[in-house]
Amino acid sequence: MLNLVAVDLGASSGRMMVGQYDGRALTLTEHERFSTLPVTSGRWLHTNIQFIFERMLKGLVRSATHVGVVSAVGIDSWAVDFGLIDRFGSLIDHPRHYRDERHAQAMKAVVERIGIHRLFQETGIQILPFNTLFQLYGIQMEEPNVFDRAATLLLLPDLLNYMLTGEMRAEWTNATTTQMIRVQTRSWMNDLLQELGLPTTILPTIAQPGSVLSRLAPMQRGMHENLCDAKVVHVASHDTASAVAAVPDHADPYLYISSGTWSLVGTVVQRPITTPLAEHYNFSNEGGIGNYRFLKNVMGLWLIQEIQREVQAGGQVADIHTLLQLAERARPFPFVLDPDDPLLLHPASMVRTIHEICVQTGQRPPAELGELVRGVLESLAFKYRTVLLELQEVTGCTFSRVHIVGGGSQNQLLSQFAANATGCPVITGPVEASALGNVMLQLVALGECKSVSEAREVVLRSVATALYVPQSAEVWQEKYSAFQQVVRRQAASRKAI
Ligand SMILES: C[C@H](O)[C@H](O)[C@@H](O)C(=O)CO
Repeated sequence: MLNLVAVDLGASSGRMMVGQYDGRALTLTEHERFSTLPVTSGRWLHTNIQFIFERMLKGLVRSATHVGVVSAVGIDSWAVDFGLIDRFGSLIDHPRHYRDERHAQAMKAVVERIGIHRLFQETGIQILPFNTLFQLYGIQMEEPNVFDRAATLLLLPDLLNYMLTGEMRAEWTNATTTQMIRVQTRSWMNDLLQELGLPTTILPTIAQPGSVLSRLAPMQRGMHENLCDAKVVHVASHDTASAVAAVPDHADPYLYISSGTWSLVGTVVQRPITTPLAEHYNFSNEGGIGNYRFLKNVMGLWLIQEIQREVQAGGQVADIHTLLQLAERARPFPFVLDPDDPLLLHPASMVRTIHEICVQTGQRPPAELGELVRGVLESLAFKYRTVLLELQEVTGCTFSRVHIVGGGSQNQLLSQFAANATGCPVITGPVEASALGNVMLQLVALGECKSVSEAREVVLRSVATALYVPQSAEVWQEKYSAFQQVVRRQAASRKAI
């Protein structure tokens, strides 16, 4: 039995899972879970990387104690965020968090200098305020002397790999999300960075997923005898890349939704698409494993998580099961909204902001909690339909099925709404897609599987899926027009600000 540890850091929680491979199939067991939510101290919203690292070490020891000899470890996480390392090898500051609202000012400044058209053509990446390029420019605008000390930039999984091994690399799938890789040459875009006055010497060598980085550093090896020979592997370190690798399907074209705090909605393509239509719809060509994930970021279950947090803080019972029951019983289509309204990225109060958006767009705000949750879930499903239609227009493909993977695939109400809104059968599962994709690439790196397709066969043998068939197509079609109108109204009022 081969024991492979997947460290999977989602935007709300981190999990450590051990994949046990018997030569045919995989079983996955959770050994550690902890919060990865941002914290505020001083000026910036940031990630508590030291806390994550300590929990990771604890999880490694616990895994080694329970399962025996660990053969490999792989780390995946959300994208774009990074730490800067000085020339002595120390982390300079807390890694800033992508939800900090100040990244938007830096994006505006870069867009004014370079232009959206050129940025998209050069990188093929969706223009989003928190992309690494804009975060770096924000540092340049506010505290440029940080760059006098910075020797290396490491995205979060690369940073944790460094803390585990002492080795510094930039893993490919995550590196593409920085908006600093030229889509045509697949290398760092040094000239554009120089044009913006940003340092290029801080960019590490790019490593491909499915390769071995190193053994654990002596200190980590010494934590448990079962960790002595563990190799740290470059998995597809962007969690979305890992999740998409584990979609249990072979034949293109299908639509996937990697559903969690975010919903990443897209399809797999062999070559990047940077046509005027792809630019117009603001799609992303994120680097995959021998392919590209042509997708769009949709706000995701963050909206529900925030409602839940707020309601619980007010002393009400709001476990996810109760919320979904209330939503199921609530009046259908109480309101609709564009889940990607920038006001929803990190509002002081999610409940109040949704109420305000309803008023702004001429709708009655939700009367009770069930309506609030139902309206959000229906709006997410409508957004999936919008992205599906845009994707079909850009790629010329017709999608006959939708795969929902990740934690959000457990949300049965959302899965049914997604089937109703898209008019496609929805196949859900695996829930732990990122961790499975992570383990898949460990199998490839260790030579246990010859290719990613062979590793996907292992996943197909190991996971269960569920099917949702579209219902009430006419009602959903009719309500979709109302959704589109509200989206236009929201966009117009944001422009007016
Ligand atoms: C900012 C998000 O982390 C990112 O865009 C998304 O791709 C992700 O990684 C969600 O886990």
